Amino acid sequence: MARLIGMHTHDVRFPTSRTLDGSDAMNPDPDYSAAYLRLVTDAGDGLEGHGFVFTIGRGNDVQVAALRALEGFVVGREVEATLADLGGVWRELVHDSQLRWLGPEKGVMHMAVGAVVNALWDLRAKRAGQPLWRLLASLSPEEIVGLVDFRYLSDALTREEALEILRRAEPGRAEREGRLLAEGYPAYTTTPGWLGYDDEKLARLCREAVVEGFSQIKLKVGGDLVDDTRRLGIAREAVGPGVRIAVDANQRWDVAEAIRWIEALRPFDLAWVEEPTSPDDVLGHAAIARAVAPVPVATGEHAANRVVFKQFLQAEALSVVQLDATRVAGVNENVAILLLAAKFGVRVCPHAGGVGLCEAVQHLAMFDFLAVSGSVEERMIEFVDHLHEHFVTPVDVRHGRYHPPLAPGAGTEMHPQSIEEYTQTPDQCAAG
Ligand SMILES: C[C@H](O)[C@@H](O)[C@@H](O)[C@H](O)C(=O)O
Repeated sequence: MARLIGMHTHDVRFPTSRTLDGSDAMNPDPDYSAAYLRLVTDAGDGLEGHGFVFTIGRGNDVQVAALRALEGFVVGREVEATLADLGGVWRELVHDSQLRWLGPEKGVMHMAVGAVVNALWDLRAKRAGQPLWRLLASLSPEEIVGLVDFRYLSDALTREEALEILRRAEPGRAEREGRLLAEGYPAYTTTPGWLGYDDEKLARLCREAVVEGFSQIKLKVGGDLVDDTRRLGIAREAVGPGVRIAVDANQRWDVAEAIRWIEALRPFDLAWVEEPTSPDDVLGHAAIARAVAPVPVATGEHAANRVVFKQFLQAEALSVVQLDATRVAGVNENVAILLLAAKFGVRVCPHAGGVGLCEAVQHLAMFDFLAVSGSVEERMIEFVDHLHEHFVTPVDVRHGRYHPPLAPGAGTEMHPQSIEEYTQTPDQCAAG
């Protein structure tokens, strides 16, 4: 009977100078980092489960400490039984009567649980010899709802309604898988849009995005309105009228300011405005959404859990759900969020600007297409072109589309050399 015998954590940081990224209005020096974990078993098959939380710089210390606090939950467990009941394991971790005091269901502890849950899914998918998207899509509707905790959701989504959504998507799954394999899943790119880039680089990267086949780009805004207006003008001219341009304020504004700023940028035909204000402010987003309609409001990369998504949907405060692979409590909670979005008929365009987020989140979007919404209409996964080389299964983005990974696992595994080279020692961390 194989057991989980080790949970190893690593403080992995890529200095800004090593990325191709620039800054956004709230994160001028993004030292992209990962609080990373490896689950080791004594099964003798050499397979490990890998998971991580995307953080920035100093924040990684805190996140790594939270991961370490979960070691006792994992080590010693029987592998088969644990992986066969990931719904039960999720509930046990999320509702732990002592750790939930640090949330509940939000912040570093919740994200640490997410990393453990994702690592367990990575291990389960590797043992099944399947990429995660296909493993999830092969589960029956009953097995899928068994992964979801409907506590606090049932006023908006019941287990029966979720089953109905999943059953409705059953016919045509095989045909959709064929399409996914042949055509890939649509992507948009944030690569041109960072605030740190000069006008010449912005224009060049916009033109390159069009050549590479993207039909939507995203620009960071919110630093200075004069700059934003000039940069949007440059971008619009470079991409032409046929390519959509979304803007992302990374939580920069208060509600009234957001409305004024978006009004000023409206002539550029915005595909959406993202994170206009605090990610916790459901009613503020609803006010912004009403005022700037028909410009869609997008958010979710900092939404703490499924309950927050439920409220955003109930309040009609967003029209694009931007779930993130490592913000909430892992695959299970993201399945709940996909089901909520399907219930409310709102499109999902996952967030992926960070380390390894593209690699991880594509599995959820592809699963959604096969087994939940059954649609890629107006849906896109974010793409940012950096740090993919550190992952064992880097994303395959061509002609503006993600081509599905076929390697077993959840896409979360970093190369051992990258872990070793970029893991910080406590001395390096203290030196800053
Ligand atoms: C610091 C990060 O790159 C963020 O700017 C990024 O996640 C961003 O919000 C995005 O939407 O990609």
